Amino acid sequence: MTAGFSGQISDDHDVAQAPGGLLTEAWARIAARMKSEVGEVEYRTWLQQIVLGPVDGDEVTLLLPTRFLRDWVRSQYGDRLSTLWNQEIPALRRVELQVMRPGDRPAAATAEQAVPVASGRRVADVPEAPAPVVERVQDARSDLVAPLDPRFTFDSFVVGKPNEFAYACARRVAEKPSSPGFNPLFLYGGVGLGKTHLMHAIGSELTREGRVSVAYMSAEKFMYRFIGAIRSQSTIEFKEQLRSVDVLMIDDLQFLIGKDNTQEEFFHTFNALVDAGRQIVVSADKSPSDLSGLEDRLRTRLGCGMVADIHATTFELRISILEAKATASGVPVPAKVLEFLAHKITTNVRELEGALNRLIAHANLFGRPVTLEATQEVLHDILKAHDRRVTIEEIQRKVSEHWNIRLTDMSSARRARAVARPRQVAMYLAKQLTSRSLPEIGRKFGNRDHTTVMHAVQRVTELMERDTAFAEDVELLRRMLES
Ligand SMILES: Nc1ncnc2c1ncn2[C@@H]1O[C@H](COP(=O)(O)OP(=O)(O)OP(=O)(O)O)[C@@H](O)[C@H]1O
Repeated sequence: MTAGFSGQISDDHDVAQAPGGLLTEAWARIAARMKSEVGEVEYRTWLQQIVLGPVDGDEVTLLLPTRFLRDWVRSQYGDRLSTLWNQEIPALRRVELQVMRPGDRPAAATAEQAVPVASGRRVADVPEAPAPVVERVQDARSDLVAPLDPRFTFDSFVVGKPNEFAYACARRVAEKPSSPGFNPLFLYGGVGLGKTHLMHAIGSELTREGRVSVAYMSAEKFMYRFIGAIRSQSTIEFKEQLRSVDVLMIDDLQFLIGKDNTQEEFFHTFNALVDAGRQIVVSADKSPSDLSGLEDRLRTRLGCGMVADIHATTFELRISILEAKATASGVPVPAKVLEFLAHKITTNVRELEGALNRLIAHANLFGRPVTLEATQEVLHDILKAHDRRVTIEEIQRKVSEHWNIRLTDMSSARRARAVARPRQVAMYLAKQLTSRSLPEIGRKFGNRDHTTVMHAVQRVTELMERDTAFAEDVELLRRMLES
């Protein structure tokens, strides 16, 4: 155990007097210790969602989002958590586990977010939104029970151009499961763009009245369940359980690539359910046709219903999401901070949310307002990792290669569309991926005026919203340049 508080808090001190930062650090160490003891997967499933709550006298409170989780953590990890807290703060008499209520103000956010900024964490460690705990069937007939994340509802999902189609499809399935043309519903898109959120929203909506049984699980869990059933010679029960549900939702299906036996089992379950008029919802990082490595017959069946893509976020959507989350937190966050974040963190909503959560936790802990300066300080590690070092020359080169035009045409006066459109894309990417101003970008493109660059950015944004293939091209280029 690390030195913790020794020398700073003695037995006869009130724990509540401990400076907030020290408590947070103690919590970060305890969480890190738990992670190393139970392993990454178990930690993410059960412990990552714990939030450090208020400290009162000699009692510290840990908050959990659901009763189920609270009970589970209490029964499985309660003693260990108490011991670790006690090692950190000997004055502590009690560790209380409570269900978070709306309006609960955490003393810090999750342990991940409590880690001091100076610890040099990189973007991969940016606090994620709590990993949704897998599986649930709201039905006594089955024991595939686990909670859906109560925060992932349709109401808390912010809709914008990139996700409106997927959102509409999800709503439709939640209203009328097994409608022709919507079975299966296949949701796909990049990391952290809201696929799991939408699946949980469907599940919560359907189970609200308690009439429909919904089983939700990650593909990974599906595989482990299946292997477990084989080992314990209970595959028949496993199959029966799965086939008794009204709606089966499998998240992150790409996990089944290369797992032939599990794929086969899933294929049969899939057929049995669809043939019986039950609804299937699947998510993956790619469209069915691009999931090479899945059996052809499975890919074909997956593509038979409704396939809905969640596109990369736009600046506007990122702003709306940040606004919604900041409002829900009750901490005032100035518009310019939200804009700054939306400009800087463009990859996925989970990272964006993690950054905002850290800011909010910081503001709550130290009672200081959120300002642009504080943001740069608190998030310096995240922002550094997102600092793009792409040059305009690189962008021009990649874009010219992609559309097979001459590099010199990036600066030439030629206005033929075959040349002008790639040039506009390059200007758009220069605006998105570098910190150059519009006039600076204009200068690099044959001394064009800044209004030309502005027009190019608008035009490309509009085209991306209208033309999926074009949007994918631009996204691909962006990813290539960022990697
Ligand atoms: N449109 C949105 N509105 C509100 N929150 C969102 C939105 N999109 C994503 N989020 C939030 O971002 C986080 C990541 O989303 P989610 O877990 O659903 O992503 P995912 O697409 O399933 O990612 P992965 O590929 O890692 O499975 C969640 O906390 C989710 O609530």
